[in-house]
This record gives sequence, structure tokens and C-alpha cells, in this order.
Amino acid sequence: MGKLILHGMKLSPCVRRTFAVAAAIGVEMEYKFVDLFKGENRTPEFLEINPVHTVPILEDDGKYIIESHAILSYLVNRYGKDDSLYPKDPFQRAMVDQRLHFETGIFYNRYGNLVIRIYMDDHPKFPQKDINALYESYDYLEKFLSKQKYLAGDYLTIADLCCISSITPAVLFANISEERYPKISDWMQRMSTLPYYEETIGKDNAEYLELLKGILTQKNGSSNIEVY
Ligand SMILES: N[C@@H](CCC(=O)N[C@@H](CS)C(=O)NCC(=O)O)C(=O)O
Repeated sequence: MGKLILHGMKLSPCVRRTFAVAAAIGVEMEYKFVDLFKGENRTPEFLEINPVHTVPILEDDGKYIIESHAILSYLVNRYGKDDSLYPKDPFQRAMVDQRLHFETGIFYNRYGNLVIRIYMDDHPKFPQKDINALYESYDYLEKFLSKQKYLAGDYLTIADLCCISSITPAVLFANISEERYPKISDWMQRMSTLPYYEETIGKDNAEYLELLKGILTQKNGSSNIEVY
């Protein structure tokens, strides 16, 4: 096995999920820090590897894989001791793939529409309709979990490790209460007991939330989410 290098910033939810999956399959990845705030993802060298200028990028023996969802499935396909996190059975795999596409196409989009305002706007305020859209995506997740323990069935898969990384910061905009979302709450609680959770997801998510609140305080004088 060659050296695996993960290029990224652990403050990014998409980066955190790659470390969670690597830990789940017991694979070491070297962390090569890319400072997005300094534009290190826009250098000619970086753009040569990833024209879309996003992190994470996985480097494996001189080959590069961009897009976290592709990285998660690659890690399990290439280095997993078994296929439990990304089943080879076509139906089970389709279940996992659906959740991964849900995360990238629906959930992360809705969360991203909100979080981008913190970075880009002089006085970030958040449209009620965008907050509602995030709640609606929680409704979908609650439904996914209504008859099974994990997002793609009764076993943990990369879909869970993917989604937990973006749901944990999304709570800044839309709270997940036990009353309204009992299944998501229970799932999040179980995810937080994974032995590698704190190191790969929890710790950096807490730091990320503090960073976002700090920017809000700097720009708005308060870390409250102002809705219009
Ligand atoms: N769908 C992509 C999204 C990656 C993404 O948006 N990464 C953000 C950080 S969370 C980024 O690199 N943003 C910098 C940019 O777009 O210039 C993935 O899952 O890898």
C-alpha cells in the first residue's frame, strides 16, 4: 500500500467525512493542509489537479481523486477489509449511493446556501425560505430513518459517515430537537459513540461552529442567526 495523502482543511465537513471513513477501515492518511482562506485551492498547481478548486482531494500513489463521495467509496473499495461500509450487493449499494447523492444534491446544497452567507455577506442574514428548505431536508432524513437504524439499512455505511459530517454544522441554522426529529436525534446520538467520532468529526465540527459564530459576531455583533 502506497502513501495516502488527504489534501484539505479539517474545518470542511467534506474533509472530515474522509477521515471518518479512513478511521473506520483502519487506514492512515497523511493530512496535507490546504488553507482555503488564503486561496491555496486556487493556485495553478492546485487547479491543475482539481479545476473545481474544492477540497478534499485524495492522493494515492501519484493518482488524485477529487469529490468526497468518490473518495469515500474508493477508500472502502480499495482498502476496506470487507464491503460492509459500501456493500457490493447491487441493491444495497444503490441504497448507499442514493443517500450519497441526496447529501450532495439536496442536503449540502441547502446547507451551503446558508453557510456561504456567513463568509460572503457584510451583514449575514438568512432567508426564512432557505431555513425551511433545510428543515424539509431533515424531514426526508427522518423518513429515511423511520424503519431502519442507519441511513441505508440496519448497518453503518459510508452514507452515515458522509451525512453526519454535514448535519452536525447544519444545526447552527436549524435545530434538531428530539420531539420533532426523534429518529435523527437517536441516529446522531449513536453516531457520536463511534470510537473514532470525536477525533474525526466531533472535535473539528465544534471548532468549525465556533469559527462560524466568531465571524457572525464580528460582522453582526452577535452570533444569533438573523432570519428575514
Ligand atoms: N461535493 C464536493 C464539495 C466540496 C466543497 O464544496 N468543498 C468546499 C469546502 S467544504 C471547498 O473546497 N470550497 C472552496 C471552493 O469552492 O473554492 C465534495 O463533496 O467534495
